[in-house]
Amino acid sequence: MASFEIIGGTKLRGEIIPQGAKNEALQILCAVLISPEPIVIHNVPNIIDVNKLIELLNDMGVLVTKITSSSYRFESKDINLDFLDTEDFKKKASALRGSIMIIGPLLARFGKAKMPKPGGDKIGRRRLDTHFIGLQKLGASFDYDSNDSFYNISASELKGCYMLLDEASVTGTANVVLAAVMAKGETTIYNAACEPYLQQLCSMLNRMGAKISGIGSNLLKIEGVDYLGGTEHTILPDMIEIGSFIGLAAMTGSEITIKNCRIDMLGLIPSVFQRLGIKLEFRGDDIFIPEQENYEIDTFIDGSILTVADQIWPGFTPDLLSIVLVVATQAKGSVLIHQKMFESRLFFVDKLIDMGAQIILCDPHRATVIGLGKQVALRGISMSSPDIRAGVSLLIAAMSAQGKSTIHNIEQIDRGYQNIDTRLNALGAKISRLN
Ligand SMILES: CC(=O)N[C@H]1[C@@H](OP(=O)(O)OP(=O)(O)OC[C@H]2O[C@@H](n3ccc(=O)[nH]c3=O)[C@H](O)[C@@H]2O)O[C@H](CO)[C@@H](O)[C@@H]1O
Ligand SMILES: C=C(OP(=O)(O)O)C(=O)O
Repeated sequence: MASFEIIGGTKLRGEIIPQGAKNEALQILCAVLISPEPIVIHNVPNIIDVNKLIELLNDMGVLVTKITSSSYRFESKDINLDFLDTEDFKKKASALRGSIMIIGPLLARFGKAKMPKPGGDKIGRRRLDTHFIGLQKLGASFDYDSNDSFYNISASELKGCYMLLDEASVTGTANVVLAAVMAKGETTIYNAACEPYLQQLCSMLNRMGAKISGIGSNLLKIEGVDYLGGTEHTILPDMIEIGSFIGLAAMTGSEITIKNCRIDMLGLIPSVFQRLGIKLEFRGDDIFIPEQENYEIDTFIDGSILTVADQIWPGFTPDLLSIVLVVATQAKGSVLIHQKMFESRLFFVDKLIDMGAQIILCDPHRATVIGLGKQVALRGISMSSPDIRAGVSLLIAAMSAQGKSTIHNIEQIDRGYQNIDTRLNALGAKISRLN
């Protein structure tokens, strides 16, 4: 288990380029299985989850060629479906959440798929009903072996239909779209998730010959086609990393420019940080965060305490709530953080409380933060990272704190943030990696 040792209290300065989006990369990589023709993908982040998925695809028979440090060519001409029966597959596919999206393309192209219970953050119950009910509607059948936590899915033919998803699941929508693009006839998916990740996936599939309309909305119409060809695709900048850097700049009183953000695809993210009192300047496609001694949390118009809650897109993403929470600990004013989707994602506040933050965990979904207004600095402590976003939030807290902090289990951070220590040290941070 590796750790970071952080000397806090230093201000950062300079420019940083966001990595390619982790959650988009996972969808796009799974999608390469749907065509036998070459697919070139640019801006692939070099992070643990993505590298694990590339390795898994390679084991399944996908020819993987690394063109540059962030561009790859994939060719899924000969897929070895027998690999799905091996222990190696089970181990590797269950090591991350994103691997679940190989089911859709495998069903579309080969009529069968297998999947162990996927991994990912332990942030509460993460059901897969939306995936399987959606695939069933298209004509697939599945059984779940609870002894070895294995799903077997098969379909002699997939047929388009109307479906109303029971929830707007991000990976669930991707899986159903990936199966429906090659189903017979028309599929309508209502209550579809519509994150930029999915918009990108659907646009890529259309470039490959799919017929998807309604992209960006929660009503997708898909006319099935028989064959999908190759394409080239560039992954968007990671909006969660961009939000993390905005929070980091504010909390450490730093002046940072985040380059090439695709501001048009960030939805509510900038405005939520602005409501925390953080000044942002949009310079072309860059976000400039000036050095700010203090930032003050807005109230609602009627004067009541601000609530920041997650919602399905285009609402505020749950993946940035931990960062909003940590940033609020040093703001002036108070905010209620309401994490509706996941029930175990706020428990990391214990560590912030140990560092001196004033937080009341009202219940597993809600925490009230009473900002210290930088009157009292947080103090460095030793802690462990429970999940990817809590991990980065603790890193931000440690960078703003007085003294030394140690964060253990940083594999949780590395699975989604590319060389974060090196990139932040280039801006003046003092982070050492201990193996
Ligand atoms: C690999 C990947 O892409 N992971 C992301 C994906 O996970 P993932 O696709 O696994 O998450 P889902 O969208 O399926 O759902 C996440 C959680 O929210 C709940 N839920 C979902 C939809 C809804 O309308 N109401 C509701 O309560 C679900 O029951 C579940 O507990 O989306 C999550 C929600 O944005 C993000 O946190 C994850 O980073
Ligand atoms: C929860 C997350 O990831 P995963 O779905 O891969 O666990 C995340 O990216 O915040």
